[in-house]
Amino acid sequence: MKLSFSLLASALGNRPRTDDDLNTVIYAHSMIRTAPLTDQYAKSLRQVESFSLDTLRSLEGERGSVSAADIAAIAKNITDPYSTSNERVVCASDNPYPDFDGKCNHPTGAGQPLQGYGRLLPASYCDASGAPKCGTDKRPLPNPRGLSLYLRSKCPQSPNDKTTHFLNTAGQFITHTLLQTPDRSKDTRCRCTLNSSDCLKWSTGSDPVFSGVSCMFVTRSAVTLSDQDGQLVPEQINQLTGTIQAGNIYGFSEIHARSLRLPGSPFLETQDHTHGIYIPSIAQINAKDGSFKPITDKFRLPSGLNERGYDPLFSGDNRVLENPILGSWHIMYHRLHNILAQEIIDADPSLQSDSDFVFNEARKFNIAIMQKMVYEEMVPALFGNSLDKFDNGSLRPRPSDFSARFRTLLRPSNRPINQDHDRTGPVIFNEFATAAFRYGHSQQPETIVTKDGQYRVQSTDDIRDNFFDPHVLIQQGPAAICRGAATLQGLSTGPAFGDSVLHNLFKPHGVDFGIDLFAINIARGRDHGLESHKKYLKKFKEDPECADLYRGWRGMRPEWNALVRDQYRNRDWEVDLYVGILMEKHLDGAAIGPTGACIIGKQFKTLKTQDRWFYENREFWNDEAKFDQVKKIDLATTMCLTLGDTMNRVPDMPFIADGFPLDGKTRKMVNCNNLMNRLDLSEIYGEPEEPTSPPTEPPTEPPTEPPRPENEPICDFDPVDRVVDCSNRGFDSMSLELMAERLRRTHAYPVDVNVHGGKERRQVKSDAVRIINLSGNPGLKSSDKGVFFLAIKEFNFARTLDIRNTNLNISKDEIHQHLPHIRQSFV
Ligand code: HEM
Repeated sequence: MKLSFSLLASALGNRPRTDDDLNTVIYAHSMIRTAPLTDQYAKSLRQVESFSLDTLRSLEGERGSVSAADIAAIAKNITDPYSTSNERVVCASDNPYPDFDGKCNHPTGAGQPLQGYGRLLPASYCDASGAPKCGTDKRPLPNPRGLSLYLRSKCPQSPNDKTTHFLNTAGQFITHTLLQTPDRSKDTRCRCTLNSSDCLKWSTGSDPVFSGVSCMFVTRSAVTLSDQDGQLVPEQINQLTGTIQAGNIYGFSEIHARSLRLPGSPFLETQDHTHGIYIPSIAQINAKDGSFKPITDKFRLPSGLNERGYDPLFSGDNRVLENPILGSWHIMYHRLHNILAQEIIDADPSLQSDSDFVFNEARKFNIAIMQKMVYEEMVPALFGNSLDKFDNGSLRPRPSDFSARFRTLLRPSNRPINQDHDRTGPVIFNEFATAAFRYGHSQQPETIVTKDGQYRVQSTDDIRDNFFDPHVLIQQGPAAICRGAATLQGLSTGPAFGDSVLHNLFKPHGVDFGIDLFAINIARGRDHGLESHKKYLKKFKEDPECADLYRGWRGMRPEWNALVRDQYRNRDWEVDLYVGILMEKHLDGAAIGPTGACIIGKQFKTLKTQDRWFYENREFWNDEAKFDQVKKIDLATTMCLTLGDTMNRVPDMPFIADGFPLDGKTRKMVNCNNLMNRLDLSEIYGEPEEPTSPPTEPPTEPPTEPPRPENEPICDFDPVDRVVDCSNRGFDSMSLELMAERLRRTHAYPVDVNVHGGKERRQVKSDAVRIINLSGNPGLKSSDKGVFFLAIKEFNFARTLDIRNTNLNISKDEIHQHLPHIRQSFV
């Protein structure tokens, strides 16, 4: 078999793998794991790593004699470079902009680089010093490569019929603003002949593809220490902020952001390239200031992958060129920054002199637009029609069943919300980083297809030849790449990976194989001591946020029993979390099964509720006009705004496969002309217009209302005042009455219509329909319970209803019982 592969390889002109090729693969893998940290953070990382490993070693046999909490606190202190530097950190509560490195997100340091990951279940290493997970009888778990080949041979691949490849790559793009786990010390260079506790290797001796290669390995992840119920355990570390602050565009430190910014200007550096404005090259940044070199060095591409020798491109995250679609996402949001900055200046040219203000405002808009894409398009597309099954639909961006019936009448949750003041700060769960969100690896297709402005296929290239290679991005351009990704579907999530990542990850040019990403993911889960799939399944079935995901679920794939028998010695309690997640049948309409969905749901809920800089928080803007502006920009609009002249039409739901119904809606093509005017900052930053004197003659025609932009909802809902406001939207009193009547009849809850303008302080606008708690009493009464519940459910305002100052007669316990998820709101 091996012979025939090498014969085939030489027939194709390929050559056997050499040491240089191995170095290419190792270099590419280490790029993925090495963030461009500042000196300070890099030093803290190395310090905490040696402190943690030394401590674990020196505590052998002495466990229990030290306070795990105290030692974990020391480790935490080391990971905060500000704790040891002379730099005094001042965190103004009214600071209008997030820090690049996330400092001041939370007093505990949450949201800053080098935080340890959180866990949904305690770590389960093979021994107390953190050896990779093994079987409960201490025997090794199945060979990772053996598992990946077995699953590929037993499980049929199926095409993804629900979502496009664009959704998949959005997941990767967002991963790269959230997290990057570092390898252990640079001093150890793992190889097949080395036995080191810093390396995790597995045999590929008789592998049908990896001819002449005896093993595969990963360098183990760096760790800090955490206190796990009084036990000191290793915990992996995030080099990024663990928040969606567009760090992948601006970098995760002041100096990185400075390197990307055009000096003295609100704009980001760019270069004119083959298809318009691109992100800058590292040569360009180095020429500007040599002190940026330590950062740009982390973007150098391995010549065995970038065989044509293109100048590497530069951005906020050094994985930017891992594949050409990812690079296109970077270009989109990079360009968007400059478009936003230009809009602000156009609105008020005098702002040109305040470049910091314009830069910061544009960045903040960009962050908000990226977050909106995640919560209103990416998460809903991933969960499909099962979104309501997670935590009572708390991640749903619009009212659930109510929306389906009244989508045309009521606007979704689009008023700012009040964040809990007792939040504990953002955290990334290890299970999310190391298992659930790697679901995307299993969806990789074999090719990158680009399309021209008419959506005709323009080019097709193998993914295997384009890892860390800018070629397709430069030849075809980001617009054609995005059009291709948004209209093509890859594989459905599952245990049978495509060849592009199963055998050919980081395949050097001219060689016939690379490495196996599935095997790496399995090994990584063990390196991080993730508990088994079965333990999570059991826990989540009882979890209030996730139990619903398992109701009516169709169970594991048909190959499950054979897998457990053939690979895990009939011990289903030992199946790796990642393997188990991929073996679950998908939830209805979703791209994953319940265990993956539970972890992903918990992660995005945590990011939403715990990040100081979540864009829907009232304090994010303290300005509803800006909030409203963000709410108008969806991904289709971002594509139209950023992808240049050839972008005339876009799918209105770029993540949803053609013909697949999401919440009863299927995608259609829309004209960019109808979307681009959704971005209008002239009123927000411009001078208010002088009132014009009334015309001398009355106009002959009554002024017609400008057409409402597509999908613009008709009414606003104010969660604090509990008022639905349809004023100034062309409603007359009769239609308001009719709408109220429909609400009364279909939902049987009290609806009060005040079409003449109320005297009440809360009722600020005339022509408002108040639908909740209407008897003139702003407090909730016991009899209002049903109403209140309905409102929460339908408007999904669980976290925003401010009922602290009301005459609440319902006992708190009663409310907790019904709404455990709003417990935090009661102070
Ligand atoms: C061509 C596409 C992709 C390639 C080649 C790729 C490659 C990789 C590699 C090599 C790693 C490091 C593995 C390790 O050593 O543990 C990784 C990590 C990861 N990938 Fe991907 N990936 C791709 C797409 C995606 C997508 C689409 C998603 C999500 C939807 C994703 C999510 C992740 C996550 C969450 C991690 C963990 C990051 C960390 O802990 O640092 N990746 N990927």
